[in-house]
Parts: sequence; structure tokens; C-alpha cells
Amino acid sequence: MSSSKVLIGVIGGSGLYHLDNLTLVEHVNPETPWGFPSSPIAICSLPSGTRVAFLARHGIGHTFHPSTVPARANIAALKSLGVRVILAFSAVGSLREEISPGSFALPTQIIDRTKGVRPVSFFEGTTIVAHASFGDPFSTKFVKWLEEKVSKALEEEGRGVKLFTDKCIVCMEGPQFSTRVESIMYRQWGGDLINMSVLPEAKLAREAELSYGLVATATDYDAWRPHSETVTAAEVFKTLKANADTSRHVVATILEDLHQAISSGSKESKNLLLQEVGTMQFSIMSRSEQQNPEDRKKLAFILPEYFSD
Ligand SMILES: CSC[C@H]1O[C@H](OP(=O)(O)O)[C@H](O)[C@@H]1O
Ligand SMILES: Nc1ncnc2[nH]cnc12
Repeated sequence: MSSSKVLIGVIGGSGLYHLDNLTLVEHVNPETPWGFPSSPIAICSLPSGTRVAFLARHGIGHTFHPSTVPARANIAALKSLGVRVILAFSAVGSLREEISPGSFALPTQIIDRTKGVRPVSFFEGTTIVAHASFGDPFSTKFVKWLEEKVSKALEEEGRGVKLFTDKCIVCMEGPQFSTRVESIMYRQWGGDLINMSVLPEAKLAREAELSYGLVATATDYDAWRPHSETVTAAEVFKTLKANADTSRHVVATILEDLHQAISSGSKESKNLLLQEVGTMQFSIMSRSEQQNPEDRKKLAFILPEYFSD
């Protein structure tokens, strides 16, 4: 495995399988106690030489279903490279008229409509119990920082892509899309966006004490509009390429600032980088004789501060 230390990880979703506007340095494929990530991780260099890690959530050839993405291995592998902040991208359906396909959004809340078939915790299957706080599922200070930076990057790109902030995303199991009445119900619940991927990714980032933010890129109007066809994969594909191009522009434009902010040692850096650090200390049930030492060893891979005996 490479010794490259990178602070920023980018997770690309449907349509975003590479960052070919950055310079590829190498691919790494770290094995974790939860297996290998969805695909080898590309270490890419910004023009300044700053390195960032890029991971295609569904694999480079989109071979993982939303329910079978190895999210634990993905998060653990990124953390093992030194990553502290994750900027994730996702193709989403819009549950609001004003969020037209091609728009971008920064969600701050999640409604969980997954069906319990995905492993959702690093502690699952171990003798150690933890209850992470998840009231604010995205790192609030990072998302605030993203608002200004992403908005500027979109303006500068000049394609007229709008940015919506403070939105609520529904995460459904899939792989089939929603029925019309489900889609209407999600709107009544306060959902603005819908995808199949933000969970358990956001939960696992929280357990690994990583700052995590999601850029949701709208591809369709899901199934709630009374006189319209409901979403199909073909409809989603129509917007994927343009959304992926804009996502690559956003990455190239804001990551240098993000890297500088998090490596400066300033108050801003601490806000962005350290918001989640130390939080698991209050989430893990106290040590007991019955805890299996092997489980502690496994968990030390993501949380060495608490589990390196
Ligand atoms: C291709 S449509 C459904 C698929 O797209 C989204 O993927 P991602 O979040 O990785 O961009 C959605 O969550 C579904 O997995
Ligand atoms: N309508 C939709 N529902 C769930 N996931 C999606 N990803 C893109 N569009 C979607």
C-alpha cells in the first residue's frame, strides 16, 4: 500500500467514476477488516501538488447495487489513507418543482427509508456497542463552508447550475424507484431530494469521526408529479454527464481552498476538520471483561484512539 497521506476524500456516485481533470498519481487498494473498497482509490494531484483521494462508490464500472456497496470498507479505506474530510457526490431525484434536473443541493437532514439489509455500523457483529449521535447527519460546519464555495464554483462555471441549501434527503433501499404515492408521501414528510446511497455512508463517516458533506446533483423529478411520466434510469442518464462535468469543476475549484483551510491550524481549520473528532468517545459503552480483544483490534483500524490497547 502507498504511504501517501491525503486529508480529503471524494466519493463519486452514478456518472462520476473518475476525476480526469486532475492528475492521476497512483491507484491504491487498501484491505480493511471489512474487505476491499468498491474499487481501487485514485490518488490525484491538484495543480499545487496537493493530493486528494477519489473513490467511485459503485465501482469504476458501476458494478455495485446501492444495497451492496461496501460502505464500511470504503470509509475505513479512506480513513486509513489519512483522509479526515469526505466530500461525497450523489445523483438524486427531486421532490420539489423548483429543484429542476441539473440543479445541485446541499442536504442537512436525512429520512431513512432503507430496509435494514445494509450493514450500518462498524460495531455490528462485534461485542462492543456504540451509539453515535446523528441528529445532524452531515458535518454542519463543513456544509456551511461548502455553501459559499460551491455556489461560487457554479457561478464561475457559467452554465447556470443553481445551488439549493438546507434540504432534506430521503434515502430509499431501491434498486427499483419509488411508486407515485411513496414519492408524494416523502414530500409530505418534508423530503426535498431522494437517493439510494447516502446511508449508511454518512453514519459510517460519523462513526469514523470524519467530516462528511454531500453534494446532491438532481437528475429527475422522481414519481410525484401528477401529469408526468415517473422516473426511469434512461431519464437519469440524460443529466448524468452534465452533472458529472459540473461536479468535476466543483472539485477542482474548491479542494485547494479546502486543503488550505484544513491544514492551516486556524480556527476555521479546526471547525472543518475537527468537528467530529472526539465525538465517539461519548458513544461507546464502557469497556468490559466480556468484550472480545479481536473486536477491539478490528475497531482500532478506524478508531485507534479508543481501541489500541
Ligand atoms: C442511476 S439511478 C439510481 C442510483 O443513482 C444514485 O447513485 P449515487 O448516489 O451513487 O449517485 C442513487 O443513489 C442510486 O444508487
Ligand atoms: N428518483 C430517484 N430515486 C432514487 N434515487 C435516485 N437517484 C437519481 N434519481 C433517483
